[in-house]
Amino acid sequence: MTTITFPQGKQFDLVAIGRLCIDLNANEINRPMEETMTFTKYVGGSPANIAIGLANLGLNISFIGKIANDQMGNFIRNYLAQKNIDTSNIVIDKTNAVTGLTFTEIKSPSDCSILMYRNNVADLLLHPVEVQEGLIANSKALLISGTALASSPSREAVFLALDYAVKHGIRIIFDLDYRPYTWRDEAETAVYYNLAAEKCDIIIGTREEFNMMEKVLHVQLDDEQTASKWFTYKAQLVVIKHGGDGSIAYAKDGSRTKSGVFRTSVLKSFGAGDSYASAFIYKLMQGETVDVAMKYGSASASIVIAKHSCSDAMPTLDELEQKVKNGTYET
Ligand SMILES: Nc1ncnc2c1ncn2[C@@H]1O[C@H](COP(=O)(O)OP(=O)(O)OP(=O)(O)O)[C@@H](O)[C@H]1O
Ligand SMILES: O=C(O)C[C@@H](O)[C@H](O)C(=O)CO
Repeated sequence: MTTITFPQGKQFDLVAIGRLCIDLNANEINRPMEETMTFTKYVGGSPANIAIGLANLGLNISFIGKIANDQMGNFIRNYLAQKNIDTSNIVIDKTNAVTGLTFTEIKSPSDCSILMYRNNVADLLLHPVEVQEGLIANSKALLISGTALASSPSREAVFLALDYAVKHGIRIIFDLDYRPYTWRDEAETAVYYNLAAEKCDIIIGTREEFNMMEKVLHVQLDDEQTASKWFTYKAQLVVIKHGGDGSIAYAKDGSRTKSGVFRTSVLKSFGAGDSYASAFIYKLMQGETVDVAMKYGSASASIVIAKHSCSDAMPTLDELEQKVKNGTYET
């Protein structure tokens, strides 16, 4: 039964780095974006959602990022502070950059898409000198997300954060979070994803995201081959997600764990990955085995995809325990 160890005696359980954005989720569901007239505003951005999920479950979380110097930026910072997330390394942009917006389209539970407005966004302007080494040294784990690698200077900020994490011996978790919108082309994307993944202990992504990383090398790997590749670098655990078919975790010790899913009444599909990651990481950090962590990740995802928001819908520990106890886990 595989477990992952984390350094102890640190101020923060986890520090996340990356984008802090706004989700505008369609209120009128089951219709295309063209016919959607009203949206509800939530804090969004994959690493923000994961951080919020972890904070809801009771972990002590910090965030490294950059926000716009406007009401949207204030909204994001206030929301995180209200969730007891440390905002001391959230830098305010001084260049009139804007907050990234994600409009969501909910045509049906299985047909959802997102439309991102990401020109001149503040999150991608985080500079390496703005990353506080002390914060990383004082955390048990660093969470990075692939989208922050899309352009400079955020790309270098993430690579410096990775170097600090390696220097201080803290665990590094990489949620691949591939969003094509901010990238120039797939080859560039894959190069930077592969460089970052080499430094990470836990890599979480969908089969499609790993395919993108492998395509540039002209190889097509199956799940086991993908995991084996990363074990030749620093990875201890590679989780490959397959949507409604669950996920598979491969550990460097040779174990392979397949998760089930909690069937639910799906409202929208997005947010599944972020909620899965937050409960999965939470349980790993509690010293639970990978199979238990995957079960809680699946439970968390099933709660969030049944609700309208991603960040606001992240479960409390009590809700999560109830789902695990009373839900139907199909393996
Ligand atoms: N239809 C579903 N019913 C129940 N659980 C689901 C469903 N879809 C996804 N999940 C759960 O969520 C987990 C992650 O889903 P998925 O593989 O779709 O991640 P993702 O593509 O990163 O999500 P996102 O759409 O948020 O980017 C799955 O492993 C599963 O546990
Ligand atoms: O990651 C984003 O920027 C958008 C998310 O906040 C969004 O809610 C989503 O797609 C979650 O998977």
